Amino acid sequence: SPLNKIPGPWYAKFTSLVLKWHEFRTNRTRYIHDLHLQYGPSVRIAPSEVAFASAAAVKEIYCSGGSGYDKTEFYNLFKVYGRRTMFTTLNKDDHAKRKRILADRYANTNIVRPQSLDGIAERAGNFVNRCFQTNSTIVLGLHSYAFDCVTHHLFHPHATDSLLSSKDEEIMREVTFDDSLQNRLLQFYWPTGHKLFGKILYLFAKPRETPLADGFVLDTCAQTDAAPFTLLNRLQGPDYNLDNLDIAAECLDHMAAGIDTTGDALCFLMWELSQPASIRYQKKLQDELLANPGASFDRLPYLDAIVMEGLRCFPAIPMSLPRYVPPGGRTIDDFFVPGGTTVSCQAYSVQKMDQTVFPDPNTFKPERWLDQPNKGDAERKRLFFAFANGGRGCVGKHLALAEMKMLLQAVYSRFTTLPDATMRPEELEMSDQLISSRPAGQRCLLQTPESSSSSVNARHRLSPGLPYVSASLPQLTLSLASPFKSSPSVCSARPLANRRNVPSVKVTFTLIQQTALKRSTTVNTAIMASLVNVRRDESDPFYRYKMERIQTKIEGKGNGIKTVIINLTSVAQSLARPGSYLIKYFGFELGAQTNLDPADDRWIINGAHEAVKLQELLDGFISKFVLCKKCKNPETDVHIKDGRITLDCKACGQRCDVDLRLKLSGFMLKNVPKKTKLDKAERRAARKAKQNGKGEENGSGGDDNSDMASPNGDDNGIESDDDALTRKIKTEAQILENKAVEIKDDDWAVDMSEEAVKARQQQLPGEFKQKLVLNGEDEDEDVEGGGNTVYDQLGTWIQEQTEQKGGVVNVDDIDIYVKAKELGIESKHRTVLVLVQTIFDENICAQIGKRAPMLKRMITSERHEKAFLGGTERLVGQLSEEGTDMYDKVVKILQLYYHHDLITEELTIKWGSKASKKYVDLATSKKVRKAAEPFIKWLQEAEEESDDDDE
Ligand code: HEM
Repeated sequence: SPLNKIPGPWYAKFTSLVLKWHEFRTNRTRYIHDLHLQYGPSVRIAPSEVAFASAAAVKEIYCSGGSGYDKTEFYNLFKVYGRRTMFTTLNKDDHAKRKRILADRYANTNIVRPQSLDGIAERAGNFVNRCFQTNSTIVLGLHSYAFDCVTHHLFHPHATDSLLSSKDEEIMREVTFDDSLQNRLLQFYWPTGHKLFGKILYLFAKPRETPLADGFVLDTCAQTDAAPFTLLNRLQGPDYNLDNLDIAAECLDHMAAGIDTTGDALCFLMWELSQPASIRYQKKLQDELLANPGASFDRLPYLDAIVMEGLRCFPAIPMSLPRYVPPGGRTIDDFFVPGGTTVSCQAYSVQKMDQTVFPDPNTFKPERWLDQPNKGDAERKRLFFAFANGGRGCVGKHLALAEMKMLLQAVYSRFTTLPDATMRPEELEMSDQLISSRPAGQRCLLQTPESSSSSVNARHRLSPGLPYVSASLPQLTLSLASPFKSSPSVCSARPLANRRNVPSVKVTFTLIQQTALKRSTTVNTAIMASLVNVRRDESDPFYRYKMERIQTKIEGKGNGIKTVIINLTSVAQSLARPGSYLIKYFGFELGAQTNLDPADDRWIINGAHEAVKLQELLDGFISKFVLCKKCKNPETDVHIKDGRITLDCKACGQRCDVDLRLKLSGFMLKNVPKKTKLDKAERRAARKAKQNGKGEENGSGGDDNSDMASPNGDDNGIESDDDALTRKIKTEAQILENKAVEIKDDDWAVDMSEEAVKARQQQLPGEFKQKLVLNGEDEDEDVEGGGNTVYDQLGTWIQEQTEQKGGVVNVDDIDIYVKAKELGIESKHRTVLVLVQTIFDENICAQIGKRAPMLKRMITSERHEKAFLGGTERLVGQLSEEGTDMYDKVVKILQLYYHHDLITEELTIKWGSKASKKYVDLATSKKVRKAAEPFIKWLQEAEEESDDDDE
């Protein structure tokens, strides 16, 4: 046989039993990969079967003549309701006919339609919300997310909501948690035996049964009002003559194709990004997302690199895609292969074999997709086989990529994920199924490890448990040391039939809240995927006014059924309107009762109302009560005075009246909102800066590194106000009288008698008390068993890390937080005192922004805030003593603290009014306050003016 020339193990010439044995052991992919490593990119794996792993072979087998060679009867196993779908058509012509009907529904232009993307974004929001809504163990999956997204694309408005509804989740579970591999393999290899002994086989090899999914799809396909962008709408077109069963079969096939693939791929990525070796990539991703709030998911190069690398290392369909060599035979990779031979490539090997294109192939390195963009780019893409290639490649590719990117955007814009230490690599081995692979353990249980303090929750307006996520994700195959390499022996030791005996794996992903981006009137948080333009008729992805898409949760039953708007506060803030206006508006429009001022941030409308419907109603609210009537800009202030409601446009200056006949107008007249101090302070600063109208050069104190400048220089609405603020403060600083600060020893001070100081010092460990000057903390009743030692340990550890990593900027927030948590002091105010002295240096102004999310999470009370300011005094004093004059920077530092919500007006004013010996000597304390005076004065004036405004 000409196949004898192809390298491979000797037994492959005579028998396919070894290959089959590996298939039954869920280890086919790894087995073939090992053969490739041993014999090269062309390997004979059975008497009539050859595996290839080169770009040339991919091109020949899958792309020649458009869609490559015909599929083998292996695909009969995937027939649905006895019908052939696009996926299961074997020859080119049948395939082309079906593909012509439905391909345009998967074209990128259709995927990026607002209605299509809205559905995905809503599900990404549901995923995030579901994770953060509970403080008890919950079971949910990225599979649910993928399921809801794909059914949205197939059936909207009849999509599932398995992230919100347990009934829908059951359907997803039925499709995902399928154990029919052995049964189906027997059906393929021994069809007669399968027919004769089918019932007996069922006893130990379950068939695939999906009654719930069948029922759901059949029922849904009977609907005739599917949205124009959906597959169902297309298949029901009169020109195509498809009967109901054909339509349902095609839909069910696509539904199944869209769940495990996207779900597992995402799960892998989140897991990998959470590993110590990859946390830096997670950080980079977060940096990109935070620097580009609201950016469209397909304009983020690092996100793209992450997704590509994830799919390269763990292709959700890593296995062989078998095809028949056409009659007459073909030459593949220089070997003549006779007609009728089964040939295939598997993504797992294609994407790893050529080390000139993918050096260090088993390591997750997103950078390889960015490095030298032109060099090797074409080769990398030629060898990217996760979605296969040619005319029969994955039709759902654009949908899958949109889903993956939008979910990662939604999660990593706000959170950091870390794995639980109990996770064992062998629990994540790859388990091959018929064509896709899944994690051997098949499920991960994620749970809320602990609830956060109420003050943190209050700050973030989310339910208890916010900083931690509770989620169930399917597991993935990787090991900590070498994430993508897993040992075949471990894998083969775990037969799929024993799956029920595999202990369920418990994984905890700790999600740490990231920066909530602050913008004067528009974007408050950066949940990119769940953001929507304030004007939804505005399709420009760069439209700067965004808000979170409305998220709802239906609770209760019967008469008690109600809709909770999970994120109403955030939406209202983005519109700069009180939440009570929005909820009341919904109430009026729906004729339903609402609650107006929920202490727990649970905004409720009686009855069940879909988020989509509320989003539409919100458009009405925005048009009537937010948008400027002249220029349609949403940046308007509401003025309610003398029985009139006016919208004052900040963009064009127009003042227009709101129609008083509207029901909500009556409500507004009776409920005039109080302005917040921060709003007023910012407005006032902007106004005064405008009056000054100079754009002073000395504005920022020459601090080019200021984090206030957006990295890409965009005018994103944050800088303008802050620059105005800085300019204003600095201008005032110049004209301030040089009067002395009033110094009093006050309630900030502690007993500084020699005796007391000595007593305190006894508690401190030797070395660190000098370094960090941790004395003066004697009133700290919450010191733990180790006394100051733990704080000392934290400080020393940060300093060591700083040395090891060549600078404090390289010490990661997450590592610091984890260390503090490990020492049990992440919530202590002393920790903040230690941090401020160790994570900042003379470049503090450039460092604050980066550290703000972590600090914000840790500064949870007045006490913390005092420690934070005290630590800053020490830092300023100490650095100045060492020769870097830091007093000049005090205003800027405070302003940045204020901007990032790390300090409050009241406490800062109080702090500034009285020097104290608590943290530094009196002279230093006076000097710091003197330097802070312009900022304090500005805060005071802002407050006074606000009070005037209120009157
Ligand atoms: C990360 C996610 C995904 C991956 C890695 C993936 C991968 C693949 C691969 C490798 C194939 C070729 C299979 C073969 O030739 O035997 C394929 C085909 C297919 N995929 Fe996907 N897929 C993904 C998501 C989706 C989604 C979301 C859908 C949506 C509906 C989908 C629908 C299909 C269909 C219908 C086919 C058959 C195409 C044809 O025969 O022309 N896939 N997919």
